[in-house]
Amino acid sequence: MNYARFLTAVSAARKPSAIRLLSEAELQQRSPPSLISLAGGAPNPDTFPFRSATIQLKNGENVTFNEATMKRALQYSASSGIPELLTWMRNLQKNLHKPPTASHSPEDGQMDVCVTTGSQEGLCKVFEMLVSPGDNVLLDAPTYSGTLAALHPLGCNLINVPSDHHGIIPSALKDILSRWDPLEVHEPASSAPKVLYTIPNGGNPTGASMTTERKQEVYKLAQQYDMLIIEDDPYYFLQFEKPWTPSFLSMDADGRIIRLDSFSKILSSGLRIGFVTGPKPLVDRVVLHIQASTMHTSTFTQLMVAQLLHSWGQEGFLQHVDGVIEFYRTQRNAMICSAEKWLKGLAEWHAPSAGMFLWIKLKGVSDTQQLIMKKALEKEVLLVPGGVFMIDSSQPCSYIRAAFSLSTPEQIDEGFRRLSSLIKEAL
Ligand SMILES: Cc1ncc(COP(=O)(O)O)c(CNc2cc3ccccc3n(O)c2=O)c1O
Repeated sequence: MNYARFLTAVSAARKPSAIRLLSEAELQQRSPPSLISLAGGAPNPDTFPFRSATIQLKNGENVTFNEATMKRALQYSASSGIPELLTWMRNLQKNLHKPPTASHSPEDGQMDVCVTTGSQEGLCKVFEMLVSPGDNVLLDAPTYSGTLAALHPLGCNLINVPSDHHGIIPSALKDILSRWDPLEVHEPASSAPKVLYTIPNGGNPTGASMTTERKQEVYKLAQQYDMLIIEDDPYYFLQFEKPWTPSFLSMDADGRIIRLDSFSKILSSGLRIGFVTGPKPLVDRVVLHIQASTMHTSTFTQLMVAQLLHSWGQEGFLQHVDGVIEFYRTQRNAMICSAEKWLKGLAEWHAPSAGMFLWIKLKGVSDTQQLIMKKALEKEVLLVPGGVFMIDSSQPCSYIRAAFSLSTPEQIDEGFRRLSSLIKEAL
């Protein structure tokens, strides 16, 4: 694929940092031990006040940083991520998704991975790489408010693709794309969309999950109109039923999928570990942006997670994921049970098959903003008014988002009892 047409002027202008190349760990590793480096401006770790660390795991084992490892953990590292974590993640992606691009040549979009500080950083850098002012960008709203916050300032035109509780409706996407001639999308003056963004599993805020068939139809349309698909998938590992739905990455014959993964919902949100997986020419561009911004995700955090993952192996990791799935399935069931108990007749919802959110339509309430931001707080129940997830948040929205991640089943039940009473008062 020709990726040049997708890059913004800013991304195309990014150049590798010369100083980073000189001081990159791999350059030093490739060089003979006799090399004396007076190049890198890295600080001397002997001056750091930290000696070692032991992190206790719930399974009784420890992640230990001895003095030598601690010095490495506290030092700069490669912008794309530390080798141990990158290798582990590349192998996981190949085993889980079996991407056709794994066998491509680098220039032909070979699957590559880089570490980001949460998938939020990945999203922000991918959007900056692909979205220019005035571009038409396709996405299915309501969508994650963090995505809208990253996209709106880029001055693009967000086109909503109709969706339902099974995600994007392919026929609606086809109708939208029929405004353009697929044979003309490569014309310099063409305004045809180049990017489609979606959250394929356990959508935030809708809880929607795309079916395999819909993904295949959407991928074919992306091929027809030469678009890239940004697969923002932090809830992939929170799919309650197996087999998990095949990802867009697993069907990416062309190298047009940019996938964002996150450890936030399964290992830790505070450690800020995310991944961009995609064609090497595009991942390389994200890394250039990392070089010029954060330089890299915390080496300490990456090493801590890498040690854990290497001790678990993929099998141990997936066993841990199974435990997380059981927790959120139980939470989902509790919220659905309370919704049926307290909201029947007052609201409508679809039970999600993944993620941590319930998207609730309040009957007879045209806009939930005031109800939630004022009245619900008076009743001491906090939810999110649906307007914040819409492309135009000023439009009235009769939905609210409820998360079943943090509260206990008892708290969820009491929360919905309070919600029920305030809806009745509002009506
Ligand atoms: C679809 C989608 N894509 C990317 C991200 C970012 O995740 P990362 O890997 O941790 O950077 C998210 C995280 N979503 C949320 C985060 C959050 C953090 C504090 C407080 C509230 C939050 N609420 O409400 C959220 O939905 C997401 O849902």
